[in-house]
Amino acid sequence: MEADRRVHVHVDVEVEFGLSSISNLSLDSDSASTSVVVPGVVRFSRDHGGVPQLQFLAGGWEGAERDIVGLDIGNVQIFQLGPVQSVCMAGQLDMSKENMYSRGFKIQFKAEEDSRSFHQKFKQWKGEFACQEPRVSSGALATSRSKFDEKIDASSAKMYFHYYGQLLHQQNMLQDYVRTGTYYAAVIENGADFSGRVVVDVGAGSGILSLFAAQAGARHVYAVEASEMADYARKLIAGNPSLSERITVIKGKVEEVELPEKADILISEPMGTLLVNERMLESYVIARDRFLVAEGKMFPTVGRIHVAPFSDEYLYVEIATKALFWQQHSYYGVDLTPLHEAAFQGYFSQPVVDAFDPRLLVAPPMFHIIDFTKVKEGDLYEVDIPLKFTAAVGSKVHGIACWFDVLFNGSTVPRWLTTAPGSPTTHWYQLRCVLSQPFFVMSGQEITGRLHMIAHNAQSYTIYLTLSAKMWGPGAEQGGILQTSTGKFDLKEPYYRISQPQGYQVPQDQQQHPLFQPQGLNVQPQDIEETELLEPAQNSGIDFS
Ligand SMILES: C[S@@+](CC[C@H](N)C(=O)[O-])C[C@H]1O[C@@H](n2cnc3c(N)ncnc32)[C@H](O)[C@@H]1O
Repeated sequence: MEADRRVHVHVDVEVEFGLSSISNLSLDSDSASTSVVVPGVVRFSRDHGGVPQLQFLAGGWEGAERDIVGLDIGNVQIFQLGPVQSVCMAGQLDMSKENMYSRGFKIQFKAEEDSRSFHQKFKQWKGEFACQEPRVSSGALATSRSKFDEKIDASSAKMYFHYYGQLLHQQNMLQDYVRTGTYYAAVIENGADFSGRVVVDVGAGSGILSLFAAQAGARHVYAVEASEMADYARKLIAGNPSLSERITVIKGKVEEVELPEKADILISEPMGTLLVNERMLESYVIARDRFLVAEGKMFPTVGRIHVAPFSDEYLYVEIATKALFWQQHSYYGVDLTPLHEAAFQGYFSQPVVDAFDPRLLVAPPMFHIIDFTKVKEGDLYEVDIPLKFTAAVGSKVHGIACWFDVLFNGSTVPRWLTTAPGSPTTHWYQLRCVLSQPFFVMSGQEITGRLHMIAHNAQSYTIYLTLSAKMWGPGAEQGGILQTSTGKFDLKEPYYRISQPQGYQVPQDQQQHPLFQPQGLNVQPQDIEETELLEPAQNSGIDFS
């Protein structure tokens, strides 16, 4: 065992625990060797500057000099593998490097009671360390703000994790049977991708996907969850003893925690409204870069945002009418009209979330692909989608409708989870951006524009939409724009227009009608080559004739 720091006998030892075995895990990517030394000791101590340390002493036979490794407690993470077994990991202090897994020890206590007291003591010392000022050691800061903290407003994060810490919200997702059932099928049907593999569940919530992965034969699953739900996940997993031995719940953000080994496959459900809301895709990508082996798999693998213009006079009137309240000239003697314009714009800045009839679409949809295996985290800060449609009917255009799907590119059965209109409704429904200035198009007329989404620090996006109708009929060859309409929307503040629990669904006897085959719906995974997936197809899918 190599010693990080030789510690002499006069150190202030607080408490120590005898170990029946201690293994120094060699975690560099070229070697997977472990050297086992029996017995050993782990102890809480302080270095000469009084800084709390976790020290490992290997050997321990009478009179012999023991190798000692001292790790600064602020750098150490501990994972309990079983009643008497744990892994201690320590990252680098050097901020110029990535936070690598520089040291790892697998330790086995003599008794469960020792293990329990050790973990209690660790919590206490870790707490003490957290209360200390960030300090400089070897010219580097010992604590740092994670990527998550740097870009996300603390109050937004607090509310976000509070929300996910509640069972009722996890239940809402679990009761979306389209969602959970598709995940279950994707995992179980692709058992070959999980069997004997190390899995990381990114944002594990209740732990359901970790349990699915373990059912599919995963060798070990690390379930990373930042909210208080991690404690419930532990409970749920412990209550499923045939699987629990192979699952370790780690409470913390994927941007911050350390794991004892790399993953062969990541599983996650990071999709928000319009795919990108909540900005959790960025955490999924960070987890990929931190934990996934080269060529590792990701479930889901790819996501697509679908966009199409729609016509819905009822919806438009409903929104415009809400602002009528502010047109009263004498509300208890007060003229409200000075605020009418602001209220009108305010209502139109809310994207509408509901399930709509796909017959409201004015043109076949197009889609934008996000390949989770390749996209850079920074690419998700701004999503820019150029729009181009050909109107299939003469109609008034009130805005754009959006939905998404994701592909689990399993090696046995690729599977899609879709949130398309007309498909079985999910808890994501669909999303529509309604323009305060609608415009008319004729059948065959081209509609162009841009959907530009810019991430903000409240875990969502500001959406800028521009739609233009190009010249149509004689003289259109020369090009030119007839009219343009723009809108600005806050994805964080949607208008949930859900009246029926199930929303709109195409009646079963009409599901074969071409109008009910929006692109994406009628695409079977087996029909899609991966190369096709990465080239956005234009206007394929719907037969509007
Ligand atoms: C949409 S829920 C999915 C929960 C669960 N995987 C499921 O499918 O039922 C996303 C979960 O990820 C967690 N989460 C979001 N961002 C995270 C992050 N950066 N690190 C760890 N957990 C995160 C949330 O607290 C939430 O429980």
